[in-house]
Amino acid sequence: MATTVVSITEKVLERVYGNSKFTLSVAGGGDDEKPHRHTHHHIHRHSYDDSDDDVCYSDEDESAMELVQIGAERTKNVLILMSDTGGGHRASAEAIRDAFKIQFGDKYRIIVKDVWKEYTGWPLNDMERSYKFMVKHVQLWKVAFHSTSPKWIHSCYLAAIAAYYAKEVEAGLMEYKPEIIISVHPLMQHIPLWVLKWQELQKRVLFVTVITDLNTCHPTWFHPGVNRCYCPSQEVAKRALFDGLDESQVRVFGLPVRPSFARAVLVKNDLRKELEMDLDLRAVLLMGGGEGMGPVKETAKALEESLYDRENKNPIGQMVVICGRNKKLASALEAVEWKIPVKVRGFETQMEKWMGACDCIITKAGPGTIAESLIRSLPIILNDFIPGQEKGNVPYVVENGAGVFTRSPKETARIVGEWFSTKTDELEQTSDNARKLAQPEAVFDIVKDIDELSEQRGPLANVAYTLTSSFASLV
Ligand SMILES: CCCCC/C=C\C/C=C\CCCCCCCC(=O)OC[C@H](CO[C@@H]1O[C@H](CO)[C@H](O)[C@H](O)[C@H]1O)OC(=O)CCCCCCC/C=C\C/C=C\CCCCC
Ligand SMILES: O=c1ccn([C@@H]2O[C@H](COP(=O)(O)OP(=O)(O)O)[C@@H](O)[C@H]2O)c(=O)[nH]1
Repeated sequence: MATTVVSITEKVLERVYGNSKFTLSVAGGGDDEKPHRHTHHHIHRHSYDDSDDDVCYSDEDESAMELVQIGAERTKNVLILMSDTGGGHRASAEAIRDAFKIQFGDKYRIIVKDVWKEYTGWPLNDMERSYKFMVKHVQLWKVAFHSTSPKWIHSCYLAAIAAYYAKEVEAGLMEYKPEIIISVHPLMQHIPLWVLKWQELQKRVLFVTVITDLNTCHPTWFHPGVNRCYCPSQEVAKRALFDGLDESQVRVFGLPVRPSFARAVLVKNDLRKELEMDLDLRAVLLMGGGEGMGPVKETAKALEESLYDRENKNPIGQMVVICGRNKKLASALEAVEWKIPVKVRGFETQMEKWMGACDCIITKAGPGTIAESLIRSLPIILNDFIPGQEKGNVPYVVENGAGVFTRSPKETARIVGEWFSTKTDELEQTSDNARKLAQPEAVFDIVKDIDELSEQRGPLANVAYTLTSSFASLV
């Protein structure tokens, strides 16, 4: 006689909903849990022919039964889809995760994952490397970005990929049994939404997009099938409406930045002590996104000259260079004997501290770094941008008086030299403008809105995975 483990919860649902044939195994694990790469997944078929089966109830099942009986709310799974193409998507994903925890405690279990990388094959599992290669050969990226902008082109590409990797994506999504899926990546709308549709889960799983580009974003961000599309600016919202989203789907709160930027009270002098920086000299932070891109080395050399008073043989400023994951850049800069105080760092996890300890920033036009700098009131010198998605960030900063744009390392160094000596008023004014543009509460507004949406759906959403058949079993 076959033995089947069937939970009381399933039995209750079976009674309520009739002939539910398929159930999922009980959720487990946390954020750090490493899933197996699946060729099959956790959807098990159960026979409900009780006369033939011995039915076992586990302790877990019994407590689940109690929960069902008293109508208690259980933890909801939230899956955040991201990829390390640049550093911004992970930073936004972590911002949302941290805000959920601060705002709602254990009500939600947040899982941040690059599902493509873990479950699919080429090209989806290799986007980081492909992206790095393409932005290095910037004309190639420009062509790829613009040639894939028309809807019919990217829809065809993505439909083909979705069909090819349907089973794998399904397995990736099902592993975490999300009640809510949040995409913070431009290439993570179409494929999961198609899979949810095939799974007949689209009405039950909440799917929202949080756009992490401030202005000229790629149209793959916009998918009319989402429950919400969070736009960081009015400009992006206009594009969303133009691309077919309804006003009811669009919300504008700002770009999500980690709560450690928004909520922490940071005192510059304390930070400088902690980071072993000079306490008296003004400081410039030089960086190039998560990958340490742009003319960082040339700019550092030029700054060394402009921040050194040759006459008095004294530095008039100090410099922090954060190289991100660019190890080659970090070792090249570490080998230099500098005339001014310089700190060279690799990938830093406490960016809010380094930003809080400095007086201005030089960076490529990455949206994450810009939004964070605005919160820390840092005047910004943009020295580069990636064509396409970062182009519009330049006027966003410059036209709002929060910074300047120049590609010339010498010109950059000259501006910083003046800000630290003869033009301190300009530095102050630019800092004030930056503060006015900052939206530190955006991430909290986003998670509160997602929570409201989820509450509006009611308890039915919680049973999504117990009622569904497997796409894999259909193909
Ligand atoms: C006539 C020539 C045809 C060329 C086209 C041929 C094939 C397609 C090749 C490449 C696809 C290009 C995708 C373009 C859409 C990308 C949308 C977008 O904005 O992507 C940005 C992200 C990176 O995020 C950004 O990071 C920045 C930091 O550096 C910054 O933070 C910014 O704010 C972020 O938005 O880019 C990607 O993730 C790119 C992934 C590259 C994937 C390459 C895969 C190439 C292989 C085969 C193509 C197959 C599938 C691609 C489907 C594309 C459909 C649009
Ligand atoms: O050493 C580093 C370098 C960068 N960042 C973060 O990486 C993100 C970079 O995002 P952005 O959109 O500016 O550029 P991208 O790296 O995506 O090109 C920002 O949140 C940075 O604070 C970080 O945490 N540590």
